[in-house]
Amino acid sequence: MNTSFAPRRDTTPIGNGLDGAAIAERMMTRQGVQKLPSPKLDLFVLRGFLPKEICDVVIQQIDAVRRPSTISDPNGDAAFRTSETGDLDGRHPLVREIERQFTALSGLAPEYGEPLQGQRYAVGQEFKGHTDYFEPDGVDFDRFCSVAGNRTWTMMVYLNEPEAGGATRFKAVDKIIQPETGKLVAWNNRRPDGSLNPATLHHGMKVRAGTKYVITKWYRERPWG
Ligand SMILES: O=C(O)CCC(=O)C(=O)O
Ligand SMILES: [Fe+2]
Repeated sequence: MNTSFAPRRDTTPIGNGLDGAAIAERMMTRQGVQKLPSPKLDLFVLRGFLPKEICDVVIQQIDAVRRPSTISDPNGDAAFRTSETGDLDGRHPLVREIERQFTALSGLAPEYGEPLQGQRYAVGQEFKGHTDYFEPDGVDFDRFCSVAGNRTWTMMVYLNEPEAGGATRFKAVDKIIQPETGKLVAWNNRRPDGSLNPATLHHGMKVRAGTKYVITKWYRERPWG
């Protein structure tokens, strides 16, 4: 007799993610979610979050609109983020479905989410070590955070597998995550007390062969737009 089954799941939204424990608890009710065993950082991985057919369509959508990626608080290193970015159309049914899936998984309420973004890395391109939250003393803080506040959680999905390179490295917790089609990585940019967590520092490492595509969705303290 097969006695394994997915726990009964509540998929109603919880909120903006500042109650990180509630989001983490919700995520752990989904079968297959793995939590990084670290007291420094709440990070979760779910393989097969998106089917390949959906990933392929999103890749086409990114390719249709991609432009050079930008950074906030430029640090003088022109090679800091060399990828391309594609803003996805939030009215497209597929994009809406992916956003619903993020909420169903995590409880992160859609109104706190930034528009879904795609990133494309060609050979040699990378996004060097950074945190996804904005530095409160950075020159760009007000420009990016005056309305919706700073970021809370990050949800990222690999849409394909480059032939070599392109892993995401979380140096502070000594974790390297390999791109895999449809694999989701989610993390809380805050500590349990809500303060910004520098242990979320991560590096989208150079692609060595092939091309890498990801989508990212960031959630904020206050509703977005
Ligand atoms: O591409 C990656 O592996 C990381 C992307 C990332 O960190 C970002 O877009 O903020
Ligand atoms: Fe990032």
